[in-house]
Amino acid sequence: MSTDTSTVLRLDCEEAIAEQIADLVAETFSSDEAAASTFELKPAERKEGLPGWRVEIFLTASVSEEAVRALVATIAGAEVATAATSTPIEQRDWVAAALEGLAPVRAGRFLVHGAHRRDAVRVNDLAIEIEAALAFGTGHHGSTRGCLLMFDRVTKARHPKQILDLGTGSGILAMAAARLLHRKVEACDIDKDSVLAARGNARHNGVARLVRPVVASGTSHPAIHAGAPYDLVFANILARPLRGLAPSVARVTQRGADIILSGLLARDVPGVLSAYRIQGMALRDRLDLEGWVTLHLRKQ
Ligand SMILES: C[S@@+](CC[C@H](N)C(=O)[O-])C[C@H]1O[C@@H](n2cnc3c(N)ncnc32)[C@H](O)[C@@H]1O
Repeated sequence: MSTDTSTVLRLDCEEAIAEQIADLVAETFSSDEAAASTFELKPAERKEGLPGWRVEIFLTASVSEEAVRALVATIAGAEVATAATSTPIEQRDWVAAALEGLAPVRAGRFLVHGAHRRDAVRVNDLAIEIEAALAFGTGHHGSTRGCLLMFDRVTKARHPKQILDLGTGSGILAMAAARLLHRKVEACDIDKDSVLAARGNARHNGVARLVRPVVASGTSHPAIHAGAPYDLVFANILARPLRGLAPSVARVTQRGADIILSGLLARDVPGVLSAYRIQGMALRDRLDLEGWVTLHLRKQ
C-alpha cells in the first residue's frame, strides 16, 4: 500500500454492491490514487439492520472524497454514500512498528526473521531477513507461510529454473526461491512501494543479482513475460485478481509448470480452481493455514 494513503472510506452493503463498487473504483482510479477492498463482516461486527459486507476505499490526498462518494451513490444509492464513514489514516511506518516485536517464522527449510533475531538462525536454515518497509510479507501471515511450505514440498521433487513471483510484496517468496534454487526470479507488484521494499530486501539478503522486482499494472503484465515460459509461478494475491490473472498465467507458463496460489479463503477455492482449470491447470495439493488456503496446481 502506498505511503501517501490518507483516508479510508468505509461503508456496509450487500455483497453484489460491494463487488460493483470495488470494480468501479479500480476502473476509475489508478492504484496510486484509490483502491477498494471488500470483505464479509464477522457476525459480532455486523450492525443490526445492515447487510454484512464492508467496502473499504483507501484514498490518497490527490483524490476528492466527494468524487468517490458520488461514484458510490451511482451504484449503492445516496443513502449508502452519505452514511459512509471517513477516517484519516495515521502516517506511520506500521510494518516497522509491527516488526519490532515479531518472532522468527519457520516454514520448511526457510527461516524468516528480523534483524533483531539473527540469533535464531541455525546452520542449515535458508534464512531470509526482512527489513521494515511498507510491504506485505513478513512470513507471519497464513498465506505467505502457506506458500513457503508448499514451495518447500514442491521442491523436494522438482527443481524449477524459470520462476515468476506475481504480487511480490516484500519479495519474500522470490528471495526464498533465489536462496533455494540459485536461479533468477522475475518478481512484480502493482504497488511501487512494495517494489522498492522488495529491491531493498533483495540487496539486504545478498540476492539482488537474482531478484530485481518491477512495477506491474493491470492483469496482463508485460513485466511477467520477461523470463517466460516459467516452470514455477507464485501468486499470493486475493481471489478476485487471481481469477483475472488465470489467462496471463496460462500464457506465460510451460507444460508441467507448478503454480502456487494463495490469499484465498475456503469459499473462494471453487471459483479460483475453475478459472485455472479452464486454462489447463489442475489441482495437485492444498494447504489450509489460519483460515488461508494455498493451492498447488500443475499445468497439463
Ligand atoms: C498478500 S500480498 C503477498 C506478498 C508476498 N508475495 C507474500 O506472499 O507475502 C499481495 C501483493 O500483491 C500485490 N498485488 C495485488 N494485485 C496485484 C496484481 N494484479 N498484480 C501484481 N501484484 C498485485 C499487492 O500490492 C501486494 O503487495
